Amino acid sequence: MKKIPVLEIFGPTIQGEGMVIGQKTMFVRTGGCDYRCSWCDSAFTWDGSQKAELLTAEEIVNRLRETGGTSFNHVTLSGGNPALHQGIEEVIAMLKDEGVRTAVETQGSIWQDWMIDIDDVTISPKPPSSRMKTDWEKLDHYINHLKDRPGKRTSIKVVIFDESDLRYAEAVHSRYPDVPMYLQTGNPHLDAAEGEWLLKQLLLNYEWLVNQVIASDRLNEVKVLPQLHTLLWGNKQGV
Ligand SMILES: C[S@@+](CC[C@H](N)C(=O)[O-])C[C@H]1O[C@@H](n2cnc3c(N)ncnc32)[C@H](O)[C@@H]1O
Ligand SMILES: Nc1nc2[nH]cc(C(=O)O)c2c(=O)[nH]1
Ligand code: SF4
Ligand SMILES: [Mg+2]
Repeated sequence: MKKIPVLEIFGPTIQGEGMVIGQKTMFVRTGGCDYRCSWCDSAFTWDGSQKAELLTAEEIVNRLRETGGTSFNHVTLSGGNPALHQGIEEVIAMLKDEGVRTAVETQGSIWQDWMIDIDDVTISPKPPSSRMKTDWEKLDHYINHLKDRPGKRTSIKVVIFDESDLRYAEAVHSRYPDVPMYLQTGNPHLDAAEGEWLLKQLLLNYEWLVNQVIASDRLNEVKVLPQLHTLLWGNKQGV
């Protein structure tokens, strides 16, 4: 069995973002990313500050059961970019055998055939504030492969920090009008302690984003969300 670098396994918690928001889920966070977003809230997956553990699919599933017992039916793969790794198809198949649904969070830069088997795929292309560049042809290919999967869901989620990010989101939405689109509050306060100050800032940012979407005639079908887990637990890791 192939080994997959795993940074952390945690849950059950709630999915705090996007299309699956509020869903009770476990998380498997893989190590390594092909991007370096300026505001990455999970930079510990790629900046060398934390070490990944190499685990087989069987070890990952065992660890999920040790951590979550029987209190989950849904597992979210995130990172880093989980799409850097082969061998994840074995994790998906083993979970499917146990009746557990799967989700993935990826930026849509690297294709893996196992994407097709994931129940809830969230593709999160990166706006200008991240300082990353979108390869539109690659993204077209990605989204075309995932669009029509009976019984499975695909969505796009763009994190918004400023007005140029909003213009980027409008362009993404116009390019893929049939794919459900979520806009998410950016959290610029990655070093802030949990508490009323952070909560207030995040809600103000959310209110700003809602008002921007209300004002845009190019964003009439999007859903606007905060990061629920940051509202509840601030910048804490593993929740
Ligand atoms: C940490 S990433 C891991 C998965 C994948 N690399 C990606 O970016 O989609 C998970 C999600 O968190 C979002 N995210 C990262 N940093 C954030 C921040 N500071 N504020 C809000 N969302 C953030 C990303 O845009 C992505 O949608
Ligand atoms: N509760 C919770 N929801 C999340 N949604 C996306 C996350 C991520 O870091 O990928 C995340 C996370 O780390 N925790
Ligand atoms: S693509 Fe995702 S994990 Fe990678 S740097 Fe950007 S936000 Fe972080
Ligand atoms: Mg996160």
